[in-house]
Amino acid sequence: MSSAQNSDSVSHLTQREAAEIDETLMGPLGFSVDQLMELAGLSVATSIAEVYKPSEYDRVLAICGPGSNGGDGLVAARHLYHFGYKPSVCYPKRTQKPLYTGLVTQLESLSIPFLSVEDLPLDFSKDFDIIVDAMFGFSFHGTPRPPFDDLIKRLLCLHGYDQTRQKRPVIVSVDIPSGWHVEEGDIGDEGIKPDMLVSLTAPKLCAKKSSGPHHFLGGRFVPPVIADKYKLRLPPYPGTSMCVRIGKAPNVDISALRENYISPEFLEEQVESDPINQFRKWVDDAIAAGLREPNAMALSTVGKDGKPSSRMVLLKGVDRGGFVWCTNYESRKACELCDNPHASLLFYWDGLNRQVSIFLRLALFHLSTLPAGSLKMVPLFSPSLSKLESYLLDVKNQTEQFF
Ligand SMILES: NC(=O)C1=CN([C@@H]2O[C@H](COP(=O)(O)OP(=O)(O)OC[C@H]3O[C@@H](n4cnc5c(N)ncnc54)[C@H](O)[C@@H]3O)[C@@H](O)[C@H]2O)[C@H](O)CC1
Ligand SMILES: [K+]
Repeated sequence: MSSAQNSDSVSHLTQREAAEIDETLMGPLGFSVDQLMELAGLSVATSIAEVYKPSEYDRVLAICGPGSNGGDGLVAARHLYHFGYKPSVCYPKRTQKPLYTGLVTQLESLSIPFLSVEDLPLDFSKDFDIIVDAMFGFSFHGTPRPPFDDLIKRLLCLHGYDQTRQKRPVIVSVDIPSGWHVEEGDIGDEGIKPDMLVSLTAPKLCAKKSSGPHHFLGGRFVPPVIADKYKLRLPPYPGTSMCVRIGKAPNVDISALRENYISPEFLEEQVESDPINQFRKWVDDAIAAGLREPNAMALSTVGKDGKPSSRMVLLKGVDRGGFVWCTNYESRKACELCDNPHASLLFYWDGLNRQVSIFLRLALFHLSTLPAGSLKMVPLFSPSLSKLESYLLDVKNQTEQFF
């Protein structure tokens, strides 16, 4: 996901403009509310997934209001479920229109729990990792009426945890932080302070006052005719993404970065006796899991000066005789291997929580048996290594002959 321009260079809409754009999209431009809501809710879910991984933040509570903002929350909850989160929904003022009853049925069919306000804990901090605030969007006026006034107060209580440094759920506001004035923002500085704001179509004026670490734009459906009419300056969406970050990503404390690795048990008796077979099995798993470049490996070599260097290369083949990869014979790695045939390979399969490290030495077979530009390396654990030793002869002489 690329970062977009800073929030000052992006257009902000008044309440009236936001409503007008909505009417134009759903009038002369032929969109249906269902369509726009689906795309809006998907944008919210993908923005959340960009920042808060389900491995750490899977317990989601979507608090949904009576209007379309609430509908966006219902759609987002469904997508989050399919992304691997465990959403619950609080939807106290249900709208009896087919679009909304349909969204509720879809969530019920996924066994997503619907919690009444009374069912909800007074303190959200222990039960949830993410609160999706989908109570009010750009049609909000005045001050929140029950039961949303109380729900907003419970969100406000969460800010108290910032002082105590205890973990609290993050708040993700859909389009407008609920309770804020759509244009003036957090009047009196007494409202909720979302950690993430997902603006839809274009940010509303209140977004200028949002100082949370994450601001995303979603609703990738604005046609040029609208963008031109309202002179909208919006960041381009990267690739096929449904969301784009506005402004800079926050500075991250590197020492605090830590994934919780949860993997199935791997017992000694499950390990193949032949390490090459074990390796092949794990490569197959990485391919089956759809990981990007499962054959990518870090190759570390050490030159004449004793200084190590590493780079990523692609494995081109593996068998009992060794590991094959390609190089320009004049490259730094090839020259270093010529001086010192020892090297190590590291495969890291993120997503499977697996890595394999292999120590090898360069073996040169008749190059005609390998594709042009290839080198073959023998793992040091290989039983054939001693036999190969005699075959390798003086590696240095050979390499000089071939490079
Ligand atoms: N084109 C787009 O950008 C799209 C945006 N979407 C989302 O739709 C909302 C706007 O939806 P709308 O139905 O017009 O209004 P709200 O959801 O903001 O809420 C209206 C709802 O709330 C009640 N209400 C208003 N003020 C109060 C109050 N003080 N206390 C209690 N209740 C209040 C009012 O009676 C209504 O029932 C936009 O922000 C986006 O999130 C679409 O999903 C896609 C297209
Ligand atoms: K909201």
